[in-house]
Amino acid sequence: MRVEVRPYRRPFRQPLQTAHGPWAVREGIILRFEDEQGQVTFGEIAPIPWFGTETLEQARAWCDRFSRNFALEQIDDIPDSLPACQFGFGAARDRVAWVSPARFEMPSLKPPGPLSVCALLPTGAAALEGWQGLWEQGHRTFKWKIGVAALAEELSLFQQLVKAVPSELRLRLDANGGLTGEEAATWLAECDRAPLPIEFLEQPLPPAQILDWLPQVKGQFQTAIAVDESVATFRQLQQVYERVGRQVVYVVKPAIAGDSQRLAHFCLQHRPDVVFSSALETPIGRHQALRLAQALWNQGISKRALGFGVEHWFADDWATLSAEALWAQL
Ligand SMILES: O=C(O)CCC(=O)c1ccccc1C(=O)O
Ligand SMILES: [Mg+2]
Repeated sequence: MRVEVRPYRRPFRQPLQTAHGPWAVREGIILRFEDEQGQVTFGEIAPIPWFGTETLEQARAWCDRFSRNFALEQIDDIPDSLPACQFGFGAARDRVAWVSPARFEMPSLKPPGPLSVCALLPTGAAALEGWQGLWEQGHRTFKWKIGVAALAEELSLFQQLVKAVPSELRLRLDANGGLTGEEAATWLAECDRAPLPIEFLEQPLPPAQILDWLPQVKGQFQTAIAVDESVATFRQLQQVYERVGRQVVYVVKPAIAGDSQRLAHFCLQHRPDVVFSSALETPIGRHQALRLAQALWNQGISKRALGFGVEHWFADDWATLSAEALWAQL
């Protein structure tokens, strides 16, 4: 088949503030595959280098090697150091109808409603106003980024937030690895005291520290701990699962987790407690990631809201375009 490659740039309405600093523009690559019968499939490479994936330049260099002619077997040659490329090129395989007993089928997508999608709140004090519109749209699970400002300031905003919102709201806190062990324990105690359920505290410490810290808080708090940056790629997911198993919730971003077939088989075999989440990809990668999440959901894997409530962060409305129309704009 033939593959064509076009880069994209997609600015956020406002930079996303995380413990890694501000993120203003999402950049990635859209792939257009056309097979011998003229069937067209789109794929997306959406790296997040600060999460431990390849850089955009590394992804581009790999795309150049495939030039225009591409065979499905070449997907298996993409190294684990290029997980976003594995996902992007894997799109070509998802559409092709060859039947194999080892193949996990991903049926077409039924778009999830707001009730099963976690909405990403604005960072900082803007969250105090920002939840209402999203609540009115039907969202009930929300994520708020912490570890951005000083601890005392964020704790105070948190107390105002949990007092202001309805008690049926479910809240996730995502520190993006920006806390110390002591700060994380303070947050967990605060979460336990909150008047509404705090679903989990996500990646309180950086990947290099969190596993050694977990035993210190084991059994001490009700609020669950999730790992995200620690399991950005498939190999990390395997290793962390081997070490801590069901002790934590696993945030999995299919767009950067490498080959989707391998990820599906891992989830079916081990049935970890997972949250499928967006890597802030375009609707092309989002569709593929959601298909995987939905197929696994149908197998009884994960009953948690999908971390895909992010489209309102973007300055354009690509969500309403077909893949062809999106491609034509690049
Ligand atoms: O998980 C979600 O609910 C939203 C997605 C999200 O927070 C995110 C999006 C892109 C990069 C990193 C992250 C993160 O979870 O840290
Ligand atoms: Mg996270």
